[in-house]
Amino acid sequence: MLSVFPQSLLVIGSGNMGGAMLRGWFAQGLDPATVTVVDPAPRDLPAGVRHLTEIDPGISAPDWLLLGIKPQMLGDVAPQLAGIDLSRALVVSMLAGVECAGLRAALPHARAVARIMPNMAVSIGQSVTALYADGLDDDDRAGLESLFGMLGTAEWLVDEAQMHLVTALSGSGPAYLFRFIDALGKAAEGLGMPADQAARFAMAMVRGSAELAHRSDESPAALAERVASPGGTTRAALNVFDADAALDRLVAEAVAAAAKRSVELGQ
Ligand SMILES: NC(=O)C1=CN([C@@H]2O[C@H](COP(=O)(O)OP(=O)(O)OC[C@H]3O[C@@H](n4cnc5c(N)ncnc54)[C@H](OP(=O)(O)O)[C@@H]3O)[C@@H](O)[C@H]2O)C=CC1
Ligand SMILES: O=C(O)[C@@H]1CCC=N1
Repeated sequence: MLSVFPQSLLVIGSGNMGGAMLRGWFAQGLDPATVTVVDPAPRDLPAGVRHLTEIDPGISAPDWLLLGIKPQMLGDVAPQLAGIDLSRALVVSMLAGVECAGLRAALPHARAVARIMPNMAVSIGQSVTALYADGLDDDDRAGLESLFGMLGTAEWLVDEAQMHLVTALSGSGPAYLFRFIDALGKAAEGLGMPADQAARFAMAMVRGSAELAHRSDESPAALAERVASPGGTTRAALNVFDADAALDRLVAEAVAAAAKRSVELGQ
């Protein structure tokens, strides 16, 4: 069977996100012998992966270069990559905020560049990953779709500026939901429920509700109305969310702050 994986993959930065992505691909059959990881202290690399703690000029020309460092590190790392043959390489960057033009300027010897914005659910194959590139050939586009389709769903953006918004929505989004689950548990605990039981109920409720919303033909807003019996408990709570559009305003402010930070990280 023809492999959809690149024949040689160089990963620079295998932390929370790069590491989760690699684990997902290894589980789907990526051959460790085709992978070189540069990271001071990566976790859970399978046997057979070539591991380097820093960029070595002896690294051979990769087909894919996956950038998994923090955006703030690009200025340090790019000059170290100047001696690596990237004439065959598609550079795939997960760096928040850094545009294709910035990647091309930092790595002018790379064959092509593309951007992705995944989220932490890559580790269970349920990320939604945004893809963006300009002027990429069909083979590269198909390769990106295949590899990120394996980790959940993958969808192209047509306007690079939308990457900031996707980052603020689905890239950072898992953290918003984790905090909401935490706040729910704490609220019930504050009202007298045992902490561990409150946390368990909050988690189970969110899991079931997310799956229900996913499977439903109705919008999340419509489903909320179905939970709220007239004059009942849910309405009492939703009235708190809705007073002065408090929840909508808070979430809009948070998402705008994340998008603004994404713009800043690219500068
Ligand atoms: N976390 C997330 O949910 C998401 C992250 N991203 C993007 O992924 C990227 C990484 O984020 P995240 O995984 O959270 O961050 P991490 O800090 O967990 O990962 C970055 C990794 O790069 C390593 N590193 C630092 N310097 C170098 C270097 N010179 N050469 C090689 N490796 C190096 C770090 O090692 P050390 O810790 O020892 O410094 C670390 O293991 C960012 O650009 C972010 O925008 C995108 C979407 C979601
Ligand atoms: O917080 C960050 O900057 C990265 C990008 C999206 C999620 N984590």
